[in-house]
Formats: sequence, C-alpha cells, structure tokens
Amino acid sequence: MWKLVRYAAASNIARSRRFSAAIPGPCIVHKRGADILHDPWFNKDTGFPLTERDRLGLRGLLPPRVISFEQQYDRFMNSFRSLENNTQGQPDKVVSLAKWRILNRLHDRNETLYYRVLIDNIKEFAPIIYTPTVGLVCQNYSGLFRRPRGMYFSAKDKGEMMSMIYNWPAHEVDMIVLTDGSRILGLGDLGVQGIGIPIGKLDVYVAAAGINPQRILPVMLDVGTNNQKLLEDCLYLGLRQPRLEGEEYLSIIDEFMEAVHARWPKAIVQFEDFQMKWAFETLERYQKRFCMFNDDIQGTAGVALAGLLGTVRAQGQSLSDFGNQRIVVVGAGSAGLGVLKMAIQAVARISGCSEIAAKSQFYLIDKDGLVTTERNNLDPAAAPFAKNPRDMEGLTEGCSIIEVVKKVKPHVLLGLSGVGGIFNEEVLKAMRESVSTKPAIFAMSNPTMNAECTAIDAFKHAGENIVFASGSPFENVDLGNGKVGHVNQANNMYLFPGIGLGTLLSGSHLITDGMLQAAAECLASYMADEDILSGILYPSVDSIRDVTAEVGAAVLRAAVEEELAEGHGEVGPRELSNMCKEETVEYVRSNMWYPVYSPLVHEK
Ligand SMILES: NC(=O)C1=CN([C@@H]2O[C@H](COP(=O)(O)OP(=O)(O)OC[C@H]3O[C@@H](n4cnc5c(N)ncnc54)[C@H](O)[C@@H]3O)[C@@H](O)[C@H]2O)C=CC1
Ligand SMILES: CC(=O)C(=O)O
Ligand SMILES: [Mg+2]
Repeated sequence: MWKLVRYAAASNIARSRRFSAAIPGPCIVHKRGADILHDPWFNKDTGFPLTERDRLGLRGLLPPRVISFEQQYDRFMNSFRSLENNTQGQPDKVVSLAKWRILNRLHDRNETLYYRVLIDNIKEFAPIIYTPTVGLVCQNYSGLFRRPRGMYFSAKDKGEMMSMIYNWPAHEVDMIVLTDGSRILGLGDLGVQGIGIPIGKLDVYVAAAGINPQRILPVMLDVGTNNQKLLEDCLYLGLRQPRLEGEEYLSIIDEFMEAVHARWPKAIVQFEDFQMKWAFETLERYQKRFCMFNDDIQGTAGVALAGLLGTVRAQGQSLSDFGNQRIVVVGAGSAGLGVLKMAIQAVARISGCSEIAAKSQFYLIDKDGLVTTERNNLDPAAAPFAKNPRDMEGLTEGCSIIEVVKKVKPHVLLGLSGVGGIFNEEVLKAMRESVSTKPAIFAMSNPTMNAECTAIDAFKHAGENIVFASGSPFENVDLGNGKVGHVNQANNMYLFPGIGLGTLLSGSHLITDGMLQAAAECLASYMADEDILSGILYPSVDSIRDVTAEVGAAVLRAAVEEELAEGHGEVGPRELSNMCKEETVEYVRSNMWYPVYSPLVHEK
C-alpha cells in the first residue's frame, strides 16, 4: 500500500510542476567543465547557478549573468516567433525546414529546454518534428546532416552487432524505434535518410508518454536502397548498394534483434516504415519472441478503428450498428490491411457474427482497383480481404475507386494508399450519394502532399455534413455563416506512445493483440458524445499526455489480465493487479518524465 501512496504523491508533484516546481532530485554527472556544456543532457546554458558553476568547474566558461529557465524558455520562443515573422511569404518548404533547424539546434544543445518547449507547445511543434516536416527532413537528410543521432547498423556490420550495441553510451534503454528506410511515410524508399522517422517518433514518445530521453534509441538498419536517385547522389550517407533481399535481409534483422535483446532484454522495439512484405514478415517472426510491435500495421489499425467507431457515434447510431457500415479502404499495404483486420475483428465481436460474415461490409482497393478473389497473382496478405464474386453486387475485379464508391455508396471512404489527391472531385462528389447522411472521409496518408484529399476539398465536394480525418494536420475549414468543418488528425501518434509506456510499466515481455485492442478501445471511448456529434473523433494533440496516460493504463491492465505483467522497478505484478482503473491511470501518469533542471552533482 505504501507504494500506492508514493506514486500518488509523485503525481501530485507532476500536476503542480511548471516553472515553480518542487525541487527535483540531484543528478550525478561524471564530467566537469566544458564537457558538461557540450553534453545536451546536462547542459543548462546560461542557467547554471553560480554554486554549480563553482562545483563543476564552469566558472569563467559562461557569461556571468545567470538566466532562469523561464527566461531561457521565453528567449527561445521569442526567437521562434521572430523566425516566423522573418520567413513570412517564403515558400512553405523553406519555412518548415527553418523551423525544424531552430528546434534541432536546441535539441543538440540543451535537451531539457528542448523537451520543455516541445511538451508545452506540442500541437504547434508536432508538425515540425513529426509529420509533415519530418518527411521533408528525411528527403533532405544528407544535406541537413550536422551530427549523428541514434545508431546506424548496416549490412556491412554483419557479425559485429552484438559488440556494436555496447557502443551506445546509455546503460539503460526502454524504447527503440527501428526502420530500414524502405517506406518512409508515403515518400517511398529513402534508405539511410529514413532515420528521421525513428528520431521524430521518439520525440513524440518523450513529449506524449514522458519516456526518459536518456533511455530512447532511434535505429537505422541500412541494408542498401533501391532509390536510384540516392544511389547516384554523391552526398548520400548510406550504403551505396541495392537493398538486401530474402534470407540475407532477414539475417541482418535477426542479428540486430538478438543484439538488442542481449543488452537490454526489456527494451521495446517499435518497427516503423518497413515496406509491406517485411513489415508483415518481421511482425510474424518476432512478435512471440521479443517485446515488439509494428506501428504501421498495429498502431494505425487501432487509431483507425477508434475513428470508425467514432463515426458510427457521430452518425447518431449505437455501436451495434458498426456491422452495418459499408467501408471502402483504399490502399492494401501494411497500414490498410492492418486496419481491415482489426476492424473486421471488431465487427465480429460487436455484432456477434463470424469474421467471414463481418467481411462482407468491407471493400478493398489497391493500385489495380477493387481486390477480388478473381485477381491473378492475388497478394496472399490481401487475399483474406478480397471480395468474393457472389458478394460483389455488380462490381468486378479491378473496379476503380469512383466505380466502387458510386455502386457501394459507402458510409466511410478511408485512404491509406500514399497517393496524394486520389480522392478527387469526382470521388468526393460521389460520396454525397452515401447511404449515410453523415459520411466519413479519412485521408490518412502522410505527409500532407500524399493525403488522398485536402480538408477543404473534402468539405467542398463531399458536403458540409461529412466527418473528416487526415493523417497529417490540416486547419479546420471555414464553411461560412460561422460554421466550421472540423478536421481530425487520424494518426497513430494517439496510440503508439501509450502502447510503449503501458507495456514498459507492465513489464510484459510481449505485446499481444489483447493489449493492442485495449489501446484502441480506450481511444475509441475517450471522446464525449457531445464532441463526437459535432464531428470531433479524436482529442486535441494538446491533450496527448492525458490520452497517453489512459491508453497506457488500458495496455497495462490488459497485460495484467493476460498474466503477462511482471512489474517495473519497485512496483511488482501483485501491486499492479491490485490497482483500480483510476489508480493505474495515475500510476502511468506519475511515471512520465518531465523536463526540469536537476542540481548536478559531480562524481568521479
Ligand atoms: N495516419 C497514420 O497514422 C498512418 C498513415 N500511413 C500512411 O499510409 C500510406 C500507406 O502506407 P503503407 O500501407 O505502409 O504503404 P504500402 O506501400 O505498404 O501500401 C500502399 C498501398 O496503396 C496502394 N496504392 C498505390 N497506388 C494506389 C492507387 N492509385 N489507388 C489505390 N491504391 C493504391 C498500393 O497498391 C498498396 O496496396 C503512407 O502514406 C503512410 O504515410 C501509414 C501508417 C500510419
Ligand atoms: C504515421 C505513420 O506512421 C506513417 O505515416 O507511416
Ligand atoms: Mg509509419
């Protein structure tokens, strides 16, 4: 019981902390002098108090005046606002990269201040450190490169990874985001430049889940690239060879996973932006052996399911009506198929029907049109969702999006194709004939340029009564007469931080379908009916820590129910299972790292 009191107290501190926070505990540092100023984890810039300057050999290495954390914060935000003013009228790309640079410079210099401005301004800064700007950063990575971040394992490191993993300076790692750069957002194969994605995702982990930034590790597995332009670019920083395939490829991933597991057996590995064949294959290969999940397949599925269930509520129906919704999914890749699988399971669960029966309401379209069992060389991953000729109601193999939408008149049109603009005017106008008076359009592909349609076009062509969601942020749409078309951001960022934190605190060695389902259900029930009825399906990004506390608790409780929770730190499995729902949420919240300057104590 004393432990319950302890974490409840910790959470009260968390709530009352801002600039006038309770005095944080000391932090041991093994360096002195300029080495501290050059270490972004310990550096406080002009914020070192005079006593600390004396203790740490910093006297004379800084201008004499001590600037408080609040002043440093304001100074940074003022610089950021000046940059906004000074870049007005310049192309979006230039402005976005300038904003990313100023944040990145702070990240490189002073992590405490960086994460504080990120957490406090997450809605404004998420589009810079995450989608859409992170896509631009990856595309321009070789030119933007100043210093490395994370670890790089290449095909040339075969046989060395077990020792290389010990080159990482931190003793503990909780969360790893791993990519091979083969499908970066909707931008395709960006090779080693894809490292920007694990970096961005882990920044979201710190901001949304309070994962300690000293315990995160972005990883690039460079197995070559098939992007000819990059191979010919003399500044390209990755291996200049075609991607490894087959067993050669898998042996690299295997070696990496074994190395990670050997050094940090409890670290969670999030697979991110792998091309579809490897996304599915690696999930299948590792999910029962390692604590891992695939965010594009599983995180996206949960967020989409929450949005689909929200749509049913927004239409004024009860959840049992989910089974009657006609849903067209455009994109049969890792994301689209993950969504279909989870949504069909949910229909079967909610309606009490078989999964085979549940499938009849779903239509899958890929680059070759409607996917049916009549297709030659039907992709085995898409086969379970292919339409059977007897259920096709006049549709044929390969029908186009417009043909399917006109015939099916779906309640929901959901895009995960990576192709910008394919929900064109004709398709959107056809959605006016939907059987629902409040149809939903989910243009979930990233970054913004790859969204299946813009928010403005969706409301303009499909009608003002639609529910709209996109993967990257768009502004709400002014519909005139004081009316606003609400834009939801249907992005896996609402789930992956909670999946990671909940799993970490549970101490589970696996991430199960049950834990992922609990995460999705938690997000689905997060919004109040009042908001849902006005088309708001997801909470504001501003409340991402609250969302993550709830999602994390749901994941943790699912792990407890499945008897997988082994506990974390001093809190063991029995204490976890004794917590009620509210206590679990508080426990998760109280374990979120929050950036404050700690007094530094030197130890040799
Ligand atoms: N909002 C979110 O949280 C997430 C969004 N995404 C986005 O989803 C997109 C797809 O990701 P993955 O499924 O991993 O990619 P993928 O490459 O595995 O699959 C793309 C699919 O789209 C289909 N496609 C391509 N052109 C098409 C066309 N003209 N018409 C219809 N279908 C077409 C392909 O046949 C393929 O089935 C990316 O843009 C990614 O950024 C992915 C994960 C999460
Ligand atoms: C959001 C995300 O994971 C993607 O677009 O791939
Ligand atoms: Mg992704």
